Amino acid sequence: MTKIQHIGIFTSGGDAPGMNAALFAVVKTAETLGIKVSGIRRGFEGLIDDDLIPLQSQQLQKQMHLGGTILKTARSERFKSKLGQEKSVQTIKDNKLDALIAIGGDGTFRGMLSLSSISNIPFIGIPGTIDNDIAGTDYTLGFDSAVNTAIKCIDNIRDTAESHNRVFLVEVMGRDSGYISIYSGLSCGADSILIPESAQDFTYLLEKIKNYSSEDAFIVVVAEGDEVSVEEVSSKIRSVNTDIDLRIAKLGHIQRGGNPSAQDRMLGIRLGVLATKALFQGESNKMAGVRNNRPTLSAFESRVKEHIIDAELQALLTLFCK
Ligand SMILES: Nc1ncnc2c1ncn2[C@@H]1O[C@H](COP(=O)(O)OP(=O)(O)OP(=O)(O)O)[C@@H](O)[C@H]1O
Ligand SMILES: O=P(O)(O)OC[C@H]1O[C@](O)(CO)[C@@H](O)[C@@H]1O
Repeated sequence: MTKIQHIGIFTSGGDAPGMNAALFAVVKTAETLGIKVSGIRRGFEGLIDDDLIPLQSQQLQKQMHLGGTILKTARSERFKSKLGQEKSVQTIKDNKLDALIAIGGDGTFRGMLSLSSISNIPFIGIPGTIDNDIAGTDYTLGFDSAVNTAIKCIDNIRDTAESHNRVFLVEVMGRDSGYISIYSGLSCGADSILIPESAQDFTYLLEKIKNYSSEDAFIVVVAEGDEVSVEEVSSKIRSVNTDIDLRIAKLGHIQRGGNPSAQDRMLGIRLGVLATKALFQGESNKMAGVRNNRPTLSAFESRVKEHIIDAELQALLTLFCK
């Protein structure tokens, strides 16, 4: 087993609040273990282009509360090619990196699995995506902050919706996962919540809105990945109830920005410490996560994608939205 002396770390895919807290925790832990850490800028792009910077905890301590990622991030098409991956292996050798920590979503983890087929470098993944769609962890970095931002926006929308007795369709992010939609919708008392994981939710909405009589607001939270788009939802609603004043609000990237919540800062700290200690102890190809509120390492191969809405959440959706 090679003694780990130099770790490379990068953030990849969509930025997520809490990534900077995780970076801080990695570097702080590494310093106590006598390990040097280099930041690889712009995700896999920086690995291809040999774009590395030294990281010190003193500086990161002042930046851990910031949203986004101070290392910058990218969606890298070049890394998907053989040439991109070979150049990345060269960067690893040229900089004498002994291990990598990748903070990102399922795409990033797929990228790490590709890299591991042509390189023996040990690595640990930290789940960082607002979508909360990674297996092996209760929560991903950024999810809680994104939900809190969405909640603030939907609360604001309710004020104006109640004043005008309007129907509002609010589209939230999540790619093909309904987690942001469920958490923000339930937390805001939405009348209907549409998620890609359920087809029944749309039937419930149409049943409910048929009898809506414009004397109240009616809030529908729609996951961007739902099988029915907000525009389609809008025209279907209008076809079953013509007496409706309806507006659409797409929250978009507002949800991804902003300072991380306390929960995401703590998650970043816990996962950063776990990932660094794991590499130091000789672990490799694992993901750092939390299960039942305990830091947990799990085998990387199976850690890629998951968006199972468990029975309890399903029951809540039915109770509040049917
Ligand atoms: N199958 C793959 N093989 C090699 N590299 C991949 C693969 N899938 C994704 N990647 C790399 O990982 C990068 C990040 O993936 P992606 O853009 O899907 O974001 P993500 O990590 O899933 O994060 P988020 O959930 O925030 O979008 C891609 O831009 C690409 O460089
Ligand atoms: O910022 P981009 O590249 O448009 O990606 C947007 C996507 O990224 C995420 O914010 C995170 O995966 C998704 O919720 C969304 O679909």
